[in-house]
Amino acid sequence: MLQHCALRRPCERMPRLQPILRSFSSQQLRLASLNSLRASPWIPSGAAVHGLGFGSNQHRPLVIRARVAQAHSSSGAKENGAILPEPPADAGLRTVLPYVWNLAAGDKTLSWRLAVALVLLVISKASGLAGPVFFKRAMDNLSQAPAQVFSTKNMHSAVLILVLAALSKAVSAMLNELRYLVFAPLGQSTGRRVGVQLLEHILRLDLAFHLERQTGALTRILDRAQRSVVNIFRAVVFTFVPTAVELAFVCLLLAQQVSGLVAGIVLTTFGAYVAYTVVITSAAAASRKEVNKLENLATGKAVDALLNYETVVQFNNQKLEVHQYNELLRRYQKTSLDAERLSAALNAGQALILAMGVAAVMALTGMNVARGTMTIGDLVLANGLILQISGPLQFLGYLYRDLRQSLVDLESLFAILSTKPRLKDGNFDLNASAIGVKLWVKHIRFGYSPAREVLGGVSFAADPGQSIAIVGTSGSGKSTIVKLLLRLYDPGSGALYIDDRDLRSLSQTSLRNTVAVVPQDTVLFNDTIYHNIAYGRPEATEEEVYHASKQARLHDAVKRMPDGYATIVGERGLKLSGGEKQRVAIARAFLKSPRLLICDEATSALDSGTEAAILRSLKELAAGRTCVFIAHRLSTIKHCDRILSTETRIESSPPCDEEEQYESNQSSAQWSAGQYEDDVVPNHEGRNSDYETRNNSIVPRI
Ligand SMILES: Nc1ncnc2c1ncn2[C@@H]1O[C@H](COP(=O)(O)OP(=O)(O)OP(=O)(O)O)[C@@H](O)[C@H]1O
Repeated sequence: MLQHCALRRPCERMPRLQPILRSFSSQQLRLASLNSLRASPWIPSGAAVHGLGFGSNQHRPLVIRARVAQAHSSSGAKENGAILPEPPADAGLRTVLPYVWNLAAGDKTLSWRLAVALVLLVISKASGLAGPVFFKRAMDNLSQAPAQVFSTKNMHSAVLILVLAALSKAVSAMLNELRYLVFAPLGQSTGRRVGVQLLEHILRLDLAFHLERQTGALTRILDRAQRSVVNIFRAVVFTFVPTAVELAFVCLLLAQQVSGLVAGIVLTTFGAYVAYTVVITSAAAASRKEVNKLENLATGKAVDALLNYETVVQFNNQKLEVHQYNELLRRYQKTSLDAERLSAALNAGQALILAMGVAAVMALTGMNVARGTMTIGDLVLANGLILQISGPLQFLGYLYRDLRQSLVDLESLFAILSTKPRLKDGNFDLNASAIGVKLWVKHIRFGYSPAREVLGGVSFAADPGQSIAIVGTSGSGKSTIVKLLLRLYDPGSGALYIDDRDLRSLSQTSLRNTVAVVPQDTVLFNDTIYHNIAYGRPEATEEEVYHASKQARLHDAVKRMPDGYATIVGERGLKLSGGEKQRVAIARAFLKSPRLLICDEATSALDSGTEAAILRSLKELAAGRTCVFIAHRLSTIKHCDRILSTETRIESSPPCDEEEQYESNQSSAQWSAGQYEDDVVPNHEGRNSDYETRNNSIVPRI
């Protein structure tokens, strides 16, 4: 397939780059010959060069264009290892339970804790049920004929039974607490595990995912997910199953000791209670989803305003932010109230059903006592058992509602967990001990969306130890090249190679160990300066951290701070100056000692004095390593071996013709003649505020 491959010489239109071009010209302009181009690493291996042309006009810098038959490459990649239990497709109880169980199974204490907790549960329920049985005995003793009542033996036995009834209640309550103590670590560790694994998963997801998410909303999901998992575990293991077991015991006892009809009433009451709870709670689930959505939006808004505090204050937009937050809270409040109304209806209905059940049982046993077919003890037993079961029943209603909410909350968790990284990880590890890398970028085309191509066929190469400058107007795709080099995205076509390995075949860990970036805007952790520097290599010794700080010319500035290296840098490093932040980034890079160093306008925030100092640091850092410098300033790139421009894109370039070659030669000639004074890269239209092109020359704008 014949395609254009653009190799750009950017300097022709950059006035102050002229002296640099002179220094580069002997090496760089050699590329302008077809033969050297064929031999150039910029041309894909196996690709045939069919033609060559130069181009430059008002809108483009010099472009050396070759028609090549492009070579395609493929890469082997492996999936990121799954570290989470596979998230279920939906958040139903049947699918969620095995998931929660798998999460809990990671805790080695699961089996014994669960066994002990279940034994305690059975004993506590049994002793709880023993209370009403003891009361029945005591009542039956005490309700006998007066002469017998006052016999000392009877009295002693009745008192003993009453004491046992009270004790059984106390024992039941204590065992309950003990059971929670035994279980609590298990619930907490399951919640922690889901939190840790979710965060780990989120941090593995692509940049594209993070650009679409709001931090505030993510933190809410993270928080709810942990709570929900614990709730589900507790609800199922310690409420639903035990309550069902207890209910069965109660019904058996009632049928055996009181009457089958009473047991039937209790069962019917339970059935009505559960059915009503399920229906109302299902209706509440939809509003719960809406409540969650609005809560995420409101939290996201607040976090966004706080993160952008300075901008908010500078534009005096506090009221605007508060107003927007208030509007979201208002909607949240309204939807919450709808949910609360349903909740109140649920509570009231549950209480009514229980009361009707208790009244029916009491009325029936009361009539039977009056008729003499039942004893007072039977009535006390029936009452006691119903009270015994109504407590867990009420709790069960509450927990079921909580469970439904937890399931709704887990939907967001599962949606995130089922989001797979779009970039498949490779499995090849680069040699970590070499110093520089061989870099080879072959005709990459890329756009963040199909609607717009940002890079239209960029190629360049660097041998180990060489440096490349990438220049171009704002928005022309310089930082995008960095993102591709870090494999935050894959190119639409073409490929990037490090040490002759396609980036897609490399393990991301190895790639990111190989590369260090000194970014345009350094964002720091809200921790000490020491922590922020050591972040470049957390296992570094103190001496190494201080040494890196000295190499980055940061040490003296830190020493002058009252708290020195213990200085807290504030949210995103706001308490440090732009230059100090960039020096922290450079110190990190020194510490990391990368094979490939990328500086994305690393000195853009600095005055010329500080810039000179930092450039010296960068030069030392760059020694022996392969470097990519993105810069607007001449000072940053004048030491580079090659210069690449992203300024125009291939698809917008007309075919090479003689006129363009003439223009390019003119530009080169003017460049060599020392006419350009500024070091500002012209913008997309081929001009900057101070210069324009007239008669094939760049001249000061009038
Ligand atoms: N995540 C993204 N999604 C969509 N478009 C993006 C994204 N990131 C960057 N862009 C767009 O891609 C284009 C190139 O951006 P890039 O950051 O690479 O430019 P740049 O040359 O580094 O600019 P500058 O010199 O201003 O930093 C810009 O028009 C930008 O709006």
